[in-house]
Amino acid sequence: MKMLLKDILYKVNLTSVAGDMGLEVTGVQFDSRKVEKGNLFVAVKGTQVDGHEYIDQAIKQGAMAVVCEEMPFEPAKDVTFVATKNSSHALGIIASNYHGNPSAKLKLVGVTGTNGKTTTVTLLYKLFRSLGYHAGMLSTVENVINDKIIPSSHTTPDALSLNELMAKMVKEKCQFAFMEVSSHAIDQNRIAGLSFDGAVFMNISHDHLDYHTTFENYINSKKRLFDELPASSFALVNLDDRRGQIMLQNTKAAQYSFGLKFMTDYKAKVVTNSYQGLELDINGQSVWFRLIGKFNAYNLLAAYAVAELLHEDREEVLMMLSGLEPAPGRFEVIQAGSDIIALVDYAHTPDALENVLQTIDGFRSGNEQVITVVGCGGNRDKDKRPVMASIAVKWSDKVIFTDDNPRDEESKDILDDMMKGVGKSFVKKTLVISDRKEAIKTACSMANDHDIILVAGKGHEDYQEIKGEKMPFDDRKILKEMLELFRS
Ligand SMILES: CC(=O)N[C@H]1[C@@H](OP(=O)(O)OP(=O)(O)OC[C@H]2O[C@@H](n3ccc(=O)[nH]c3=O)[C@H](O)[C@@H]2O)O[C@H](CO)[C@@H](O)[C@@H]1O[C@H](C)C(=O)N[C@@H](C)C(=O)N[C@H](CCC(=O)O)C(=O)O
Ligand SMILES: Nc1ncnc2c1ncn2[C@@H]1O[C@H](COP(=O)(O)OP(=O)(O)OP(=O)(O)O)[C@@H](O)[C@H]1O
Ligand SMILES: N[C@H](CCC[C@H](N)C(=O)O)C(=O)O
Ligand SMILES: [Mg+2]
Repeated sequence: MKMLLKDILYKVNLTSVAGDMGLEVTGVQFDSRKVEKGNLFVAVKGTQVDGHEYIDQAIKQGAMAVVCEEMPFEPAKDVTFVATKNSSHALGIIASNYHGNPSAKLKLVGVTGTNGKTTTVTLLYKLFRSLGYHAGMLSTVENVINDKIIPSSHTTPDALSLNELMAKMVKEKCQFAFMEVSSHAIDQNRIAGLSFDGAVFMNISHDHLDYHTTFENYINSKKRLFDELPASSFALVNLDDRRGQIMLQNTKAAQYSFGLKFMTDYKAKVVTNSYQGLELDINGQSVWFRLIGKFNAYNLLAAYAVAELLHEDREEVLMMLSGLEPAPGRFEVIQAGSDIIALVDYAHTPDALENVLQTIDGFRSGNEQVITVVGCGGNRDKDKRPVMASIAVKWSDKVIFTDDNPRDEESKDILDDMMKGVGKSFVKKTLVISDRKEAIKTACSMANDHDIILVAGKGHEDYQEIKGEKMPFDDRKILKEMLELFRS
């Protein structure tokens, strides 16, 4: 699709220009390897390399225009160079302009938080579909436009991909879009230029310190989502998390709160929490839901509050929400015809793991054992490894530490980091089996009727990433297979 450079750069803060702004570009790229003849190349400083190093390559591949932060000494002839203070921010606006500002044509709600984003946006997407609307969703599990699934590679896609997806939503007549907003996406300006109608803060707890380096930076990156909301939008925060209030400090948006503990605009009380589901009292009305665990009360309440803030009918919303299934791989019960309770969950943070294990603990009625299989991702926050391990041993009778996407790291190093969190008295209940299939098999071999097996960390993922390769691996399939093996 062709577009005039000056139109593509509309609202981008330019510090200098060299060349023709009236030229027509054939597309936009921020990766030189993907540049085609006539494209605009946006040079972005990344975490690994600096995109400015690839300007020459982009021009060789046919780039006609370049957005950069530093003008080269000798800009190439016949190529227009424009400088801006922050290329990644410019990229967000450019991507939005290039795709016709699709977010402004949708009612767009972003959900941020360490845990609960996928669950909440999935509930919202399904809710609005069942209310009869055309709607889209961008999530860790999948991107969906009405009923069309588009595989997802990130929790929040890069600026070009996400605007392209939203343009498709507009084309498919979607009125609503619900998206997860990761802290990486905020920090890297993937969401710059989007026009939000509302944003939700779920919670913040230990994660991603490899990237943000300090917890304060992590909080501040989430806060930026709320700081940059327009006055016409809403900011909905969980006040049971003490950082909820911080999110509201500088927002221009209309402020709303939800929670289980304090006086909030949207308040719920857990009446019943069991393997059958959750019974919540929401603002005085009792409703059953299919999701399990107190933590899911927050996700359900947030989805309910968003629907109300988007002016949907309260009764209808609660009725529809009540029938919805959880997102795939979130507290998913694996049925294999045995009396063992087998669960797959995406808990990959200390807080998530503790929530899930506490939930399971609360359901114990006798001497059943809890057997947990868990690992920690490679090339990710190392500090959370011993913390997750200590939570696993605290709440389980037996624990098997295993691989979870070791990526470029040695499996042994990750498992050693985890073992540092296991106090001496707990070592005897701990096994280390790096091969995840073997670990699940061992858990199944140890389990007796009514015991509970939790396989945590990978949820819906259908791969194991080792040294740049993604091998097929699905906890849900392996767990079922192994349960069946030991049943016969
Ligand atoms: C750490 C991180 O977030 N990295 C993301 C980032 O890449 P980067 O900054 O490392 O890029 P880089 O390799 O340094 O390259 C810098 C620039 O040079 C360009 N380049 C590079 C090489 C070349 O030959 N030519 C060229 O032009 C690149 O296209 C890029 O524009 O920008 C890329 C494009 O948007 C992302 O794909 C990439 O995600 C990586 C793969 C990743 O694993 N990200 C994870 C951590 C992530 O984003 N996770 C969050 C969810 C977290 C959660 O909530 O749990 C997510 O939203 O998915
Ligand atoms: N509101 C919540 N508070 C705390 N823990 C939660 C909450 N909701 C879900 N969890 C736990 O966190 C796990 C991940 O949930 P979910 O996928 O909804 O979160 P997410 O924020 O999308 O995660 P990601 O950052 O990987 O995208 C769940 O499997 C569960 O263990
Ligand atoms: N969005 C999270 C997912 C982690 C999932 C876990 N299975 C892992 O690979 O660490 C991340 O990219 O950090
Ligand atoms: Mg998610």
